[in-house]
Amino acid sequence: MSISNNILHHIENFTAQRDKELLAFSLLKSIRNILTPVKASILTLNSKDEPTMEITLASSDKCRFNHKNIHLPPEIKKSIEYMNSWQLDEFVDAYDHQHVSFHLLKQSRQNAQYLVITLDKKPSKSENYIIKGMLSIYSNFSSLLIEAQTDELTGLMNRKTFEESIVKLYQKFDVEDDEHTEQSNWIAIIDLDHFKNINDNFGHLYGDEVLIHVSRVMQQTFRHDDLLFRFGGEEFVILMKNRGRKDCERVLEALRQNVQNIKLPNIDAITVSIGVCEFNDDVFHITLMDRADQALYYSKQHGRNQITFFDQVVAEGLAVESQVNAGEIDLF
Ligand SMILES: Nc1nc2c(ncn2[C@@H]2O[C@H](COP(=O)(O)OP(=O)(O)OP(=O)(O)O)[C@@H](O)[C@H]2O)c(=O)[nH]1
Repeated sequence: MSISNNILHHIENFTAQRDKELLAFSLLKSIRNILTPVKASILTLNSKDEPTMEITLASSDKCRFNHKNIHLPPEIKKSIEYMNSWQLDEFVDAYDHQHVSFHLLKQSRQNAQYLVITLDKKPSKSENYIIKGMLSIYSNFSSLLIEAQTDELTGLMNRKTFEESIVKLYQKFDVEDDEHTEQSNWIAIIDLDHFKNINDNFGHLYGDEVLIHVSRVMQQTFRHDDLLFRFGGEEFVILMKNRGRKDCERVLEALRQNVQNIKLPNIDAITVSIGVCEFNDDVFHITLMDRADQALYYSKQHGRNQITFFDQVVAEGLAVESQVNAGEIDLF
């Protein structure tokens, strides 16, 4: 394949992606294919410059997400610190006859993400040009994707993205993830209590402000790999991965309390009701959502400002585990 055809092929791959993780994966694949680096990775650091995630390509061509015990060699750490102190978007350094280039992919108050490419020779001018081109296509396309997946008011993911995320849970997403354990996944529906009163008493704009505060508290309470969605109106959905039941209960209780502690003028307390069910890949997602919804209904009917697990509702004989099985209806 000629170089230009090869590049066109990679651009085509980028623009076919509808998922941020797959887009990052596609970038790494393109870099590996074009530059044959010693190593290429996407590194995320938190606001204290501690590594929180490293995405690499495994030899099997699978995308590997590493969240724990990420080894950051001191020279890499130093180069990133140097980039930060001079607010550079790019930086190239050489250690042990290897050329390492750092490219800032995105930066926010919470974290920064870098593409780190290690080559055993200095990249040529044309290779540098290709990297730059790839990165601008990646960055433009990534902004478009983020915009399409985000709820405008709260900055959480939107309902359309929920459908895609839950499909991934069923398909077990083609990645190697070091955080994958035999722990459960959970679906929680969070609904603000008596939100209509807030709108009626203080106006819709004030209501919007409350939704923004609650979303921030959600972002602060959950882990980076928990997925937070605004489902519409004053209803939110959370997909929690790899947690035991106790841990799931603990974090939802923390959310309930954190929301109650939000201080806003004129309002005594904002509260939320929560319904939860365990994810089960033998059960169709519409059934799972219905289970979480029945648990939420129980919370609402029993005084609000509380968490109910679906199996509690079943144990009280108020619901049965009827289900539509995956495969019986083809909705995706
Ligand atoms: N400010 C604001 N309000 C919204 C938005 N979307 C929906 N709402 C309002 O959310 C309110 C939801 O009211 P209800 O469904 O009656 O629920 P509730 O008052 O929270 O009562 P419970 O859920 O039973 O505790 C309605 O007043 C909607 O107009 C939005 O984007 N912004």
